[in-house]
Amino acid sequence: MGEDYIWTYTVCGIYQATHFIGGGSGGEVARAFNMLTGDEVAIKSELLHIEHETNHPPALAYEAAVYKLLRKPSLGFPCLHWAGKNNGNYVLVLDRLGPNLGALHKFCRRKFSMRTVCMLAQQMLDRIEYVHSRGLLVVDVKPHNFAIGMGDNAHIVHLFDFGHSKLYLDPVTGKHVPYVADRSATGTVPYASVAAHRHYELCRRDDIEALFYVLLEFYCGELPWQGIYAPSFEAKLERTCEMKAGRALRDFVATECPPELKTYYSYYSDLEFTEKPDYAYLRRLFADRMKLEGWESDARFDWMDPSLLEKGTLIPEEYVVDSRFVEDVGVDPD
Ligand SMILES: Nc1ncnc2c1ncn2[C@@H]1O[C@H](COP(=O)(O)OP(=O)(O)OP(=O)(O)O)[C@@H](O)[C@H]1O
Repeated sequence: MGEDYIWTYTVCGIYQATHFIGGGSGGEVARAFNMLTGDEVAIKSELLHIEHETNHPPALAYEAAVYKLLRKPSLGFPCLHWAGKNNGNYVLVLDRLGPNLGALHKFCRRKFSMRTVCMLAQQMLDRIEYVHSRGLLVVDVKPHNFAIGMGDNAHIVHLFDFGHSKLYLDPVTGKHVPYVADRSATGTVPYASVAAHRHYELCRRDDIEALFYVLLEFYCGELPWQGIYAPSFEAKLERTCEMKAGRALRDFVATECPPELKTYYSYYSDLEFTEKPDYAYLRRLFADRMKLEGWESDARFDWMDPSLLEKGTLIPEEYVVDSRFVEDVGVDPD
């Protein structure tokens, strides 16, 4: 469904929803603004009748608790303005973000340049490191859960959607959760770690592994297990897990990947269950490549300048203005 679908309602008499943005398993998201300040926000809402039918607390109340735990006062995470019940829905009011990286990747014909991959990887690692520093795992690391900011923040990659996040440190003892082998499956199939496929307890390594699949997709356009045939969904899951854990991925990395992704791959493969990843080391891989190539870290991503892309973007041709035909009409200051 497009963004122009009009959807109006108010929250707390302050936030006015105007358009439907999108929806997933966690709720529906609307574009909105604060009627007192004019600030743009997004409203994520979940119908509460589900709560009464199943006796589960609303999933968005859990996500609100995660946002509070993140307590992020600075860049890279949307600020939670309000959370609570409103007209039969549980509602989160968040900073409004721009397009997500899944949409931007598609917009760039499903291939980012290595320069864009390097810039994104450093920011994405930074966000994941922050979540881990709060004792939490992201769990659902995927392109659609990272979005650029609006306006002046268009160069900042934000991490959002913490509906699947979970604690890996015991809040009382501060100890790492123990290894357990029969957890329910979590994450989004193409990016889920091998441990998530096998229903093992997750750890920081699994977020780092999921980010590797995201970067691989950004660079290569498609993951080796996307589009494979299997007679059933279960068989496809099984085959995907086998490919990630075995030779299929190893060979793919060896033949298709730049050295930075090769090193990233061998690094996370050796991480232990309770080991803290060396985020700075991983960021340095991409920063060093940029330095080597003489690429400036100016946050000019592929989607901002189609000329940086071999095949251009998917912007319809009628919107692309050829500068030769633009007259300098001059603007009268009066
Ligand atoms: N703060 C925001 N500002 C702008 N767009 C947003 C915001 N939060 C979510 N969206 C958009 O709304 C859609 C659904 O968001 P979100 O991923 O939070 O929902 P979900 O139900 O948890 O999804 P999923 O099933 O993928 O977990 C996505 O397209 C996302 O880009």
